[in-house]
Amino acid sequence: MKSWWTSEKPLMIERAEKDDLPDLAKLHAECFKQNWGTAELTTMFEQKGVFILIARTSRVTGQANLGFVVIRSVAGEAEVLTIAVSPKQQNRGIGRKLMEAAIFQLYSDRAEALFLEVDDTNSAALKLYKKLGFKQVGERKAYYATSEGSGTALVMRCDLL
Ligand SMILES: CC(=O)SCCNC(=O)CCNC(=O)[C@H](O)C(C)(C)COP(=O)(O)OP(=O)(O)OC[C@H]1O[C@@H](n2cnc3c(N)ncnc32)[C@H](O)[C@@H]1OP(=O)(O)O
Repeated sequence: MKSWWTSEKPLMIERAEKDDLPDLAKLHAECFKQNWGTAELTTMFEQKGVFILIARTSRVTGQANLGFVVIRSVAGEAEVLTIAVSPKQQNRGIGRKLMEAAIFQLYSDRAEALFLEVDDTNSAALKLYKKLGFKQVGERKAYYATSEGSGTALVMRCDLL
């Protein structure tokens, strides 16, 4: 009989290393039309205050990157630069796990607030952010030039302290 441990393929949340970035670029392209390539992710990865968390299955059970979040934290204020979960893995709690891990990290770093911008028609992302306690603090019309939605970005904030 298989144990729950091997049959469940537990999800790990880990800090990205530089050699993860080409695979994350592929994942980003699956999720966004205006996607970030390896070069853009590398530039971001090397910026001060930026960290990337990856959700993946363990090396023992066959490692696969299922999603990732890119955070920039400067002088007590942090921002979600992007979050992407592989389309086949969406709506299974992975985005929430990534956001929670990022928030725990920021909280222990004493960051005061986490901000993000999201298309106002992105219902899955909005549902996730609202559940985590994000509140709308602004709106940027015609922000996403190539958006399939209204193109309006909502600016959201979550207090961490
Ligand atoms: C700051 C930014 O980057 S904004 C852009 C966000 N990224 C994208 O839009 C890229 C494409 N989308 C994705 O990668 C993912 O759908 C994400 C990151 C938005 C969410 O990640 P997921 O792993 O799918 O979210 P997760 O499963 O944790 O669900 C969180 C909540 O959203 C809801 N949700 C997730 N997907 C959907 C969906 N397709 N339709 C409706 N609700 C959804 C879930 O039901 C859940 O709410 P619940 O707890 O009431 O059930």
